[in-house]
Amino acid sequence: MQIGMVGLGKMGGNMAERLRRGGHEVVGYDRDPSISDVESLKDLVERLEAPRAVWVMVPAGKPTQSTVDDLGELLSEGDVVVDGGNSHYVDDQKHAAELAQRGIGFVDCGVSGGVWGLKNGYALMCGGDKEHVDRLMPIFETLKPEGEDGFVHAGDVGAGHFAKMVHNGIEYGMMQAFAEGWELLEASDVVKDVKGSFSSWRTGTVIRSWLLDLLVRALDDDEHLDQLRGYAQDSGEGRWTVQAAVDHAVPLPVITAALYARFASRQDDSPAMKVVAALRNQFGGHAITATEGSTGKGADAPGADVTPPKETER
Ligand SMILES: O=C(O)[C@H](O)[C@@H](O)[C@H](O)[C@H](O)COP(=O)(O)O
Repeated sequence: MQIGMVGLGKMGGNMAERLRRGGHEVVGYDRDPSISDVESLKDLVERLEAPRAVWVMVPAGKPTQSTVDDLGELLSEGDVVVDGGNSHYVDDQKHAAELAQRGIGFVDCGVSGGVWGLKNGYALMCGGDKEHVDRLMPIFETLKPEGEDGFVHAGDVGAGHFAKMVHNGIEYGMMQAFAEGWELLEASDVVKDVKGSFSSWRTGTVIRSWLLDLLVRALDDDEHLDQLRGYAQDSGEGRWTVQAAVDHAVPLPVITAALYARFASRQDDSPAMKVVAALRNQFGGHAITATEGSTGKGADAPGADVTPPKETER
């Protein structure tokens, strides 16, 4: 079928390519003229036959909002917009209501698979009216991985991105668990072949998974991850998962800790631990480490090593 794709970056560009390989006609628009098929969003809409389908694959937040606003002006009754970015589900409900006033349909679609999706297919989580989702099924069929799984019509508008949000919360927790296990193995002297251990776990174990495969791939390139800084950004979905958990009074200790670990990774020094150090010093006279000349090790811990202080030293 024919579809417009707005945003031809790492995700949108590869998705357009997978759709073309699957026999669909894709008209792509990107702000970068060197990769765009048309000069403007208006041109894209004019190139499509009604009833049109336009897939938006731009960053969540303002870029998605302004694209949906512009499409609202350009499209007509009976057309449908898909937001395939990592939008907050609350925004979906707003976008759907705005477009519905003009008779334009809206489907939110969480997309997982990253840069591997072109080859392996993209897992898709959709929200919206059955009528709109059914119309887009040929597109979803081509984008999704082969086999029975990899697609869900999760519910009404917002359900797709809600499902993707929770998927990403789980992703945070799983990544953090692998990270902590790796750090402990590296820090101890007991296991001599850390990379080999991770690699061996890929077969037969309870924790075999694609994330484990990817970690082994990263360790193959850089066994002790010396080339990387321990610094991790977050795009929003982990935060939204934790916020939704608070709204529903659902305890999410693992996912929350994984999110907070990313925040901590961005601090060169910890203001909170300065307070802890200051208070230990105030009530117990425990040594503190000055900013200048800091070794980064606990100055009053015995030998500044990694063992906890003995009872008598507390
Ligand atoms: O399923 C996926 O393909 C991923 O979850 C992907 O959608 C994710 O958004 C980014 O990889 C970064 O997310 P963070 O910046 O939040 O780690």
